[in-house]
Amino acid sequence: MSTKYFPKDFLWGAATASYQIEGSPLADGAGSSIWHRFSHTPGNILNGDTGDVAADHYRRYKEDIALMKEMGLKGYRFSIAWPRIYPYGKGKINVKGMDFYDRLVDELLEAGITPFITLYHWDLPATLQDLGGWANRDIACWFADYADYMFQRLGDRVENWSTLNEPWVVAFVGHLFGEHAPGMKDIYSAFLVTHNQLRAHSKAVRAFREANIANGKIGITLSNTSHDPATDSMEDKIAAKVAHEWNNYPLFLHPIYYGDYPDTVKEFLKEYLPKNYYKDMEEIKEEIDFVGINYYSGDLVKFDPDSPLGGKSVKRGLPKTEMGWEIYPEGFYKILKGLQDEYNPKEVYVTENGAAFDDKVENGEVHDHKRIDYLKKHFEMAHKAIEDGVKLKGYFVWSLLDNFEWAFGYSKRFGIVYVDYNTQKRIIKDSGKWYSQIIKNNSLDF
Ligand SMILES: CO[C@H](O)c1c[n+]2c([nH]1)[C@H](O)[C@@H](O)[C@H](O)[C@H]2CO
Repeated sequence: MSTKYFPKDFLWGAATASYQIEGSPLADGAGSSIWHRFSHTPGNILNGDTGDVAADHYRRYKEDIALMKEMGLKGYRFSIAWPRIYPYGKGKINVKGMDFYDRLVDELLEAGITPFITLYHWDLPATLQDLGGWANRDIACWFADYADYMFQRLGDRVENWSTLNEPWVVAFVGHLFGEHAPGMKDIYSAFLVTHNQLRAHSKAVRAFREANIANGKIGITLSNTSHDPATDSMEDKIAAKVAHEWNNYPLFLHPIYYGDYPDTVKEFLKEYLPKNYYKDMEEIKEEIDFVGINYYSGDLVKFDPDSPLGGKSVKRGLPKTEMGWEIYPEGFYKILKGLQDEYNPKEVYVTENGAAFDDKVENGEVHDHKRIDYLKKHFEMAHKAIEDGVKLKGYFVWSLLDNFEWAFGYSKRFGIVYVDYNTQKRIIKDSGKWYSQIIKNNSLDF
């Protein structure tokens, strides 16, 4: 057993998202979002759950920040609900909605916790969806205007900003698979949404530079699944590369760093890319300060001539979480190392990593040993990545609180803090207590 230390000032934190924890979606003048609309449409969410109450964070944020302080968190990643600021997506500002985030940031700073803001974590103002949403080219201006307003209002106290959370999920789960808001099933829309999110991201980055925030850093948060070839065959290797470049960070970082989509995307999926997309690539190519990596699991990819991508996902037969995702810590290392090797970002943050397990309260405690084991194995891989040159500066566990898990409603628990949805009582799980020690020691024994 040896003790491995993380870098000094490593930012250990926890992550959440507005629609998943806040509740009170229409309070104090807030506008409706596509997720309020989607969750209130029968059949979309397991058990008919909605974000109407969630973890009631909109009202209990001081209690939750006290819990963060008790656990010794150094940072807190949270998202702004765009419809609380601009009820109609643009134009009129909702002062009371802005006041909530003002108070939230002040409370975090008072508690000595570094705020890490995500501008968009999927709750698009519903009125913008009525104008086409992310499929409307004008959204680049709407988003940049919203972002600029937030920079002006919170930039004096918040240094760390991420524009978009998981634009791949927004584009493909929301516009091709139809399982997330707005529930569309059109591959051309999915690629148009991919492209417009990139345009919106880079326009917001330019607004950020104009805002001249002292010590400010801006980046983007990307979803990733480690895709390995099922065999050493050339067919499987190609299929895994295509899956990686479409499903993971390259789809967005290739345009941002190199001003073009990845070669395999252009080779296999060019027909779906927006007409004349290349005219926008110079505008999309815009330097960022960090890349946010979300990682949960990995799979094997096998050549499949019937699949549009030429491959299909295959399981390894590893233990799974409650989401059915195989536990593959080695994939965490591969994603982090591959990112650094392929794009050499100035800084990297793990903006989400965690697991859902069947957590139960026993005598007022939650003994979530499987989550501790999951986190420990992923921390070991993160430490190895740092040793091998990855410029990893921080880690945010998903999630601080049990919360609304999108189409699964409240059936899946990811928190290091248990939420009793009947009483809104919070219980720090064993994983939360264990994590506190990791943060306090800034080290891991393995
Ligand atoms: C493959 O998992 C995705 O990267 C992913 C997993 N997760 C996410 N993205 C989202 O960013 C969160 O809002 C989810 O609550 C969280 C847990 O499902």
